[in-house]
Amino acid sequence: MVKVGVLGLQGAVREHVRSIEASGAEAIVVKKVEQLAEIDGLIIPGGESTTMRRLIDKYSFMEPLREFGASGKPVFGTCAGLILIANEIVGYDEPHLGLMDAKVERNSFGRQVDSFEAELTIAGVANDFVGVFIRAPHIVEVGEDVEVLCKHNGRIVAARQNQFLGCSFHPELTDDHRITQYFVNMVKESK
Ligand SMILES: NC(=O)CC[C@H](N)C(=O)O
Repeated sequence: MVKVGVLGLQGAVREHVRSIEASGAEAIVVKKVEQLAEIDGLIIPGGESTTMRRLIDKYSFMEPLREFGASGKPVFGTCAGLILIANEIVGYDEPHLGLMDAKVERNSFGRQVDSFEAELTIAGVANDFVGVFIRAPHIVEVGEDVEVLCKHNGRIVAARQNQFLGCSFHPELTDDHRITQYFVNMVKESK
C-alpha cells in the first residue's frame, strides 16, 4: 500500500487523512522532517498559507520539502497548499516552495463570495465534482508543461505539472474522494 503524507503543521489535516484512507492508501500526518523519508507522496492542506509558511520555517521544513518535490515524489497542494507550491504569487516578491510552474492570486473570488460551492468538470477526474471554495486562490497563469484540469467562471482552479497537482478548492470537505483517488493513483504510478 502506498503511503501518503499530509503536512500536519496547520489546516484541514484530519479530513485529508480520511480521504486518503478511503482512496486505498495509508495516511501519515507529517509533523517532523524525518517523516518525509517514510512517504511516497504528500498533500499540503488548505488553511492559511502565511501561517503555514511561518511554521514551515520554524520547524525547518523549507529545504526538505523542496527536495521532496524535486525528487519526483508527487505533491498535491489544496487551497493554501496550492499557494505554497506555486512558483509565483501575485503581489509577493518571493514564492514559498516554488515547486509548480503556476502563478496564483490569493483570496481571488471576492468578498461577497468568500465561501461557495460549485459543480466542476475536472479533466481525468469527474464532470460533476462539487468543489468547496473557502477564501480560495486561483491560478492566473501556468507554464508550458502545466495541464489545466479545471476552470470555474473562466478561472483556472485545478492544474497538474508532472508530479505536482494543485487545486483552489477543498476536496477533503466532501465525501467525494475522486480527486484524492486521482492523486493516490499518481503516487502509485510514480513508484
Ligand atoms: N481555505 C484556504 O486554504 C484559504 C487560503 C487562504 N486564503 C490563504 O491565502 O492562505
